[in-house]
Amino acid sequence: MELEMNNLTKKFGDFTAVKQLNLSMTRGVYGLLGKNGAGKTTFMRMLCTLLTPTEGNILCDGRDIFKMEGEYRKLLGYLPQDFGFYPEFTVRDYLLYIASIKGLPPAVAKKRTKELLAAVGLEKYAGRKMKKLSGGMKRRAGIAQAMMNHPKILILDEPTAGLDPNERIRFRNLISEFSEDRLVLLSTHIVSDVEYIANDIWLMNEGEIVRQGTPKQITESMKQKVWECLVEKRAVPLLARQYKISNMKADTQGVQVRVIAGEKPAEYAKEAVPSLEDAFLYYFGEEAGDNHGIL
Ligand SMILES: Nc1ncnc2c1ncn2[C@@H]1O[C@H](COP(=O)(O)OP(=O)(O)OP(=O)(O)O)[C@@H](O)[C@H]1O
Repeated sequence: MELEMNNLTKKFGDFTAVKQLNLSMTRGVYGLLGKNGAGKTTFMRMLCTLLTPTEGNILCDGRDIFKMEGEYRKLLGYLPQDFGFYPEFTVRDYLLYIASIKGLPPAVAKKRTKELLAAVGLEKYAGRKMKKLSGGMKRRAGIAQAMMNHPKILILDEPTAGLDPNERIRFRNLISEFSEDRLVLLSTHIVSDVEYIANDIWLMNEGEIVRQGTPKQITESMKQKVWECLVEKRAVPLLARQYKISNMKADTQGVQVRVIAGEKPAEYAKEAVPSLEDAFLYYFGEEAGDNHGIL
């Protein structure tokens, strides 16, 4: 299975939210990372045929997805950012209802619902009404409904919003297992969500993919851009005016500062091993000199 995007563009009036994307996806996990407003949701909604592109196309094994209609939707599972749920339904009934919409026979629906409740850790809450779930639990019910029909293409818009650290780990394991022979695209602004499970990471900014690669390739592209140095506390504001600061830690001898810079920021600075978090800051962080640049 291959999804291919050619010159994919979406405009809202004069504003271009997604700009001429040329990408392809096969199997595995693709992590779409970007700040608020980067164009992630717009891009994903086009992939789910909920928005029509202004220009360009999306092909599934060579066929235009907008012409495949029901056939494409059978392949697809989608968790929207704000998914509509049925407040008076119990979690179990909600999932059974989704199963019926997706055409699963009742016995299969029952079995699949049970499996999914266990997979997302909602077994204990199966009888609880959707409106009584916490934000993270609703998200987990949303992930379960998206996986109901064993979709070949799974698109998850910010699946980890509201999940606690244990749930994030559970989610990562679930997706890793699920993606073995499928295609999963997930958007997030949390680097650690994709650092370990994504085969390919796409960094999106202002409607464009500004960098694409495996986590290793992306961190390797940060060589000689991440530095650490110990400075006196009073030297920190000057450093922050000149460079992006990714981390600071005060100790008795001063402040240990992690700096993102294309040049050695100080004579005594040492090159540090770059992380994906550093890359995120390099591409999306506030400019040096902006107060928000000091994390
Ligand atoms: N229907 C619309 N009409 C006009 N502008 C829109 C519309 N939908 C999205 N936009 C604009 O397109 C840009 C991209 O929005 P989008 O929701 O795709 O970003 P995002 O990366 O998903 O952001 P977030 O992480 O906040 O969800 C934003 O500037 C947004 O205001």
